[in-house]
Amino acid sequence: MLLAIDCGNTNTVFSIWDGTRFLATWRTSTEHQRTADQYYVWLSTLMKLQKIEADITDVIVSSTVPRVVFNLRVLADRYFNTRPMVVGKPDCALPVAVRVDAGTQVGPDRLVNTVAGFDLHGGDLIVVDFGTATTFDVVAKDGAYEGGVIAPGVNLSLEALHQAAAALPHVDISKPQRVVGTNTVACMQSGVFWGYVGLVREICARIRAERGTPMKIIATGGLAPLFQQSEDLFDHFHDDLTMHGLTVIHDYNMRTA
Ligand SMILES: Nc1ncnc2c1ncn2[C@@H]1O[C@H](COP(=O)(O)OP(=O)(O)O)[C@@H](O)[C@H]1O
Ligand SMILES: CC(C)(COP(=O)(O)O)[C@@H](O)C(=O)NCCC(=O)O
Ligand SMILES: [K+]
Repeated sequence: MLLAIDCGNTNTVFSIWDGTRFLATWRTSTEHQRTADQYYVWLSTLMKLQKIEADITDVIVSSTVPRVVFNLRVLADRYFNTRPMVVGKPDCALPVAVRVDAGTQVGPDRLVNTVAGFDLHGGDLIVVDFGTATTFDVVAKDGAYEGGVIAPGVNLSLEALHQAAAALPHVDISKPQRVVGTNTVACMQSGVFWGYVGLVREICARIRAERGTPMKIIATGGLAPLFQQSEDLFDHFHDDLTMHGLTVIHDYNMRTA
């Protein structure tokens, strides 16, 4: 079975894939100090608790934080006796082309999202991922990654207000009832929520205009459903888009090896 690991700047997600479905998915905070032994204690405890009897033979990793990859490699080697595939490394092939400026290190999560979006919906897509940063990935007709947009994440924007202004509290995002806030928290939520609705609409409209072609908008990330609620921003939402992409890339490498 395959252990797929998606490490973002905030959270790291582990999923076990049996070839047809995910048996379980667990989430931990991303900390580069965490050792292979710590990962294994955490993972094996959860597997026992949920009575998951998985014989893990393969590991694939996508990490936006380069420093955590070392310990994840040790985890794969020491506890699963396998060399992990690491997205973005030369020995991990991608089923799609990457057409960006020479020397650009595209975030592996964006490449994985591109592969997943193309597998599920074909080409001409904009994939929006609401992570630490909000990324827009442009997927060409043939599935190639052709660049995109990076914007500050929703929680990062709220946190930046709190950090920089003495009188602004820590606030969680939610959809405000009204645009005009009558207290500080409501004002901040309004700025970020409606500002974000505008950001997503404007960026997608401009991408479509720049490329002169209709493009489907695919969304992923924990905060996407909040924006989808009443605003018609996306054509499709997939909770596990990145995980799906990791299974496709793993499969591709097994078949072409
Ligand atoms: N379902 C959710 N509801 C509210 N906040 C969420 C949810 N899922 C993730 N978040 C928050 O969204 C931000 C991005 O999280 P995540 O998508 O895990 O980022 P990354 O992939 O960059 O690690 C974090 O601040 C996280 O706490
Ligand atoms: C843009 C990102 C920080 C998003 O990371 P995330 O929010 O998933 O943690 C990551 O994809 C990254 O570090 N990219 C490198 C630069 C690039 O993609 O062009
Ligand atoms: K992500």
